[in-house]
Amino acid sequence: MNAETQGAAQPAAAAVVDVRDLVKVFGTHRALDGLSFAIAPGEIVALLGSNGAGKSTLIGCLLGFLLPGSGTVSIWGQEAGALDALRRARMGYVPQAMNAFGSFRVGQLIAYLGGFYASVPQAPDPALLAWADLDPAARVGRLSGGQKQRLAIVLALRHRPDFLILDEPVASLDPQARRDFMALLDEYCARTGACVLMSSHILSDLEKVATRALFMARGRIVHDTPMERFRRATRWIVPAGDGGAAPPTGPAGPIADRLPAPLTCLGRDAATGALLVDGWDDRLADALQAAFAHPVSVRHPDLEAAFLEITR
Ligand SMILES: Nc1ncnc2c1ncn2[C@@H]1O[C@H](COP(=O)(O)OP(=O)(O)OP(=O)(O)O)[C@@H](O)[C@H]1O
Repeated sequence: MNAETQGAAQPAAAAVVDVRDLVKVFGTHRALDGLSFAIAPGEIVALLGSNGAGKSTLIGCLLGFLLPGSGTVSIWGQEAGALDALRRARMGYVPQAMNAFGSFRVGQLIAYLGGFYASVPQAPDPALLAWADLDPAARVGRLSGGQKQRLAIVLALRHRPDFLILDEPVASLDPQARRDFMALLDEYCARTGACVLMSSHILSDLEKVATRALFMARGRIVHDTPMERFRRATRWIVPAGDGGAAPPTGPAGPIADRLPAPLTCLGRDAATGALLVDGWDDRLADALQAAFAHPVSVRHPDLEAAFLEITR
């Protein structure tokens, strides 16, 4: 990671979240293996990782459900496992699945849980309720999976949190509900300055709304980039022939070792030989071409293709 991408290692003074050298071991398995990052107000951070990468474990540590084996997790300057009520009330959490409160009615539950927050507004945000489109008289236990997820989102946003943690919040939402939720989240953060950490396997959704991407693999953060930088400076370098006919070797060995500065290699697609690089600038085109024995083309990656390469 270069200076521009490693914001995580240098927490801002006003960071909401500050995680340092976090390790969490289950038995002999290091689910979190020494990760560090910070989140500033207003950031919408996409937490990306394959199954088992450690996302939910990290979220558990942020919520204080899990205690670090070593390292620290601070939220607004206080240890996450011992967060005071005022700070806790400024957080919202959407779990992967909401299976509790089955005997409540929807409207009853929204009012009941709202009562735990001293500063909660009298009425929930009408735009939020309109998006959720739930019958207040319906029993929670009889809602569909997607409706339960909508309710979990309403409950998490009901008290207007400053830090929202979403653990795969949209997996059971239909495409229209997902799209509308992304727009709602974007508007909420722009209006309130709240920050968000959101894990999801639906990368096309995250790409629309995230301001930053944290890539996790095997309990570590393997890449941390602002989305603006991802769009501007992350590229595929594709060898001539586009079908893998010409592997990206230069006159003296693998091109990954010979990329012109400041390009760094994030991965290499074994099928095509294409390199995923960070640090791209159009002014590097001549220097790049000179480093190759064959012509190459430079292409934009989408987040999903980059994810597959970076977390391999
Ligand atoms: N309570 C636990 N006891 C033992 N191992 C656990 C426990 N919780 C998680 N693990 C292990 O830690 C690793 C990370 O799990 P985690 O649930 O954090 O992954 P994840 O990135 O959220 O995955 P997914 O995308 O499938 O939800 C996995 O190998 C998992 O089996």
